Amino acid sequence: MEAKMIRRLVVKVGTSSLVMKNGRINLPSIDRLAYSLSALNNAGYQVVLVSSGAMGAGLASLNKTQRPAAIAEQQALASLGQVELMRIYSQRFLDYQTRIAQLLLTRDNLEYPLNRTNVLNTIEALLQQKIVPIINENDPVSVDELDHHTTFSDNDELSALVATRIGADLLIVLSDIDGLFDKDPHKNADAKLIENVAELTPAIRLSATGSSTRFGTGGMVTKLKAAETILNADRQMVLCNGQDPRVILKVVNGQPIGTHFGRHSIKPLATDKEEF
Ligand SMILES: Nc1ncnc2c1ncn2[C@@H]1O[C@H](COP(=O)(O)OP(=O)(O)O)[C@@H](O)[C@H]1O
Ligand SMILES: N[C@@H](CCC(=O)OP(=O)(O)O)C(=O)O
Repeated sequence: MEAKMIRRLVVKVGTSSLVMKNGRINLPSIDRLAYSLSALNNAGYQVVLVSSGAMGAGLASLNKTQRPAAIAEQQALASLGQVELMRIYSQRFLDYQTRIAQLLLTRDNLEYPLNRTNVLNTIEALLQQKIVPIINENDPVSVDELDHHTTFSDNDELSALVATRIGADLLIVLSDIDGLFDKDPHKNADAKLIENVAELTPAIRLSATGSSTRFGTGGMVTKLKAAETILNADRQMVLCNGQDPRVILKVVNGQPIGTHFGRHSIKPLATDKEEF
């Protein structure tokens, strides 16, 4: 496998990596995420974060654990939680001298050419200034209306779309699971990790099912959709466990962790800095 140098990367972090099982925000995890992305940013990588967690942060700030059933209430919760989430990110990244910016996107924003150009120009301008864009779906406006297709089924899909649109070399998807297995490990004790996927075969597609955890939404199905987008663009994606987000540094250094999707291998950016 030919090694390809990584300079621009997108990291997607799911609710399960940001909120603990008891519903409280996982501050140590967010701190390690801020540390890792700041270290990469300092070393010359261009980093974009796609972060879920608005609803989780909303629930935590209201001291609740159950998502409301009504869409409008979920949207209100996301708009409340997004502020809290960004407050925490802003604080933690500043501890590592890194500035962040927020983009809340709908599918239309990346599909309609004029909107897309504006979004991509904004991201470019931020990256040129070494500011880390933090992206989430714009939940309060993401409803199906008229002929607009404004929703993403999940942030996994959004992260893959962003990664391919900005020409990222690598997408790292942090999950609550070690990677793609030949069947759902939460339901099958003998499930085996698949280390490399160069092509999405029917057997691989069959292995993926929905989420079986309380906080996750898309399960492995949306992660494979993301992988498909990445493979079609001939880029690389790594799906791994986000329990300790410092794993990002190991992935970027080319260590074999989780499931690697792609037809190339990862070559770290040659920097004069020490290895992480
Ligand atoms: N083949 C598979 N390999 C790994 N996980 C799988 C598979 N099929 C289904 N899953 C489920 O997908 C879950 C991960 O997705 P999800 O719950 O949406 O997490 P996240 O919050 O990280 O996005 C796993 O915890 C697992 O239960
Ligand atoms: N936009 C929503 C998250 C949607 C989503 O994809 O969640 P997850 O499966 O945890 O990555 C939020 O911020 O709560």
